[in-house]
Amino acid sequence: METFCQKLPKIELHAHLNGSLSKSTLKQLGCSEESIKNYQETLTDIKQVFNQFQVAHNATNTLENLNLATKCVIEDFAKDNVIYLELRTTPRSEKDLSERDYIETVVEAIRNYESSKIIVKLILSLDRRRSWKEQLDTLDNIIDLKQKYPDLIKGVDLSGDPGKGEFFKKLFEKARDNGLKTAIHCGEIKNDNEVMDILDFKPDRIGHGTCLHPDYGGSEEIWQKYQHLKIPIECCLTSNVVCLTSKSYEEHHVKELLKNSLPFSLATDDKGVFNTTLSKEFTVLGQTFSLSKNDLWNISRNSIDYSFADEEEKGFIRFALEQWKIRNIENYPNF
Ligand SMILES: CNc1ncnc2c1ncn2[C@@H]1O[C@H](COP(=O)(O)O)[C@@H](O)[C@H]1O
Ligand SMILES: [Zn+2]
Repeated sequence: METFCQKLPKIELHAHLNGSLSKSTLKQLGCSEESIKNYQETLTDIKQVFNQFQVAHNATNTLENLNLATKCVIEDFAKDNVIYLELRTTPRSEKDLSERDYIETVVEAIRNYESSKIIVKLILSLDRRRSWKEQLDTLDNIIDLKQKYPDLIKGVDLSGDPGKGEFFKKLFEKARDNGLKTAIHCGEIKNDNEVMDILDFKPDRIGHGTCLHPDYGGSEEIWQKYQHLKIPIECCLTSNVVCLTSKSYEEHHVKELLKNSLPFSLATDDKGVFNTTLSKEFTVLGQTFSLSKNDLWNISRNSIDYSFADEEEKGFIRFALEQWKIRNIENYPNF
């Protein structure tokens, strides 16, 4: 199963740049042994996880390091046979780095990575902990730079500590009105009013969607509404289990999505912090819920339908997966 999941061409739709830095990348960026050591070792719950991102942020606070970090993360995903990656990151200003410089540096790093092995798109994040004005200023930068890089800047995310700040619907309506897709962290922790507000907005995708079903901290009303909307969910199994927002893999809410044939993709969220890979996420899902190799291939193939790629790119990725299946059906019994 592990080899199959590693070789399987995969689509990653929920990966935060600074949470995806591997230990070797942090070392290349000049991080101290001490800070690298506790990067993955001291995770107790979602609060502790949010402390870890500062390690990565300290390492990517210059143009050069941000450029190198972006290339290393793309390389990591390409080596894991991810053939389509929507990388997301929160524009931030540093000493000698404006938010616009931040965005353009990540865009240029993606452009310079040009490779036939992987297609990379960019989603830019609004941090929910920031004020309305700060998020609006960031959104205006994103809208402006989307005009300059329409092939790369595809969407806006809402992320940040789900226990702080809020979802400003008007900002995401403005993003949508300006041609940006929306992928919103929703129901990562219990927050029924906000979840209903986000579902009313109908984002293109939902991140986590942990607390939707009544058995997982949601409510009957939310679950009914969600089942009607069928918004694809980016499922981050290891992230949820490490953050304790899911009790275990066996009791992960993805069980309800599988049971009700609801649309979802598998994602790593922060492969560096959670010491995982997309291949591992597929392996865990397959082993935990006794899925066949064909089930896993279908999950990967369907993910491109939920992506922000254009129709031609989607066709290319579907073809690549179909061809891989034809070439490999003999190599794996009961594929
Ligand atoms: C674990 N669950 C999560 N829930 C919500 N937001 C998260 C997250 N994991 C990461 N982020 C968001 O991504 C940022 C780091 O990458 P970038 O600096 O944007 O590249 C974190 O600061 C947080 O805002
Ligand atoms: Zn996330």
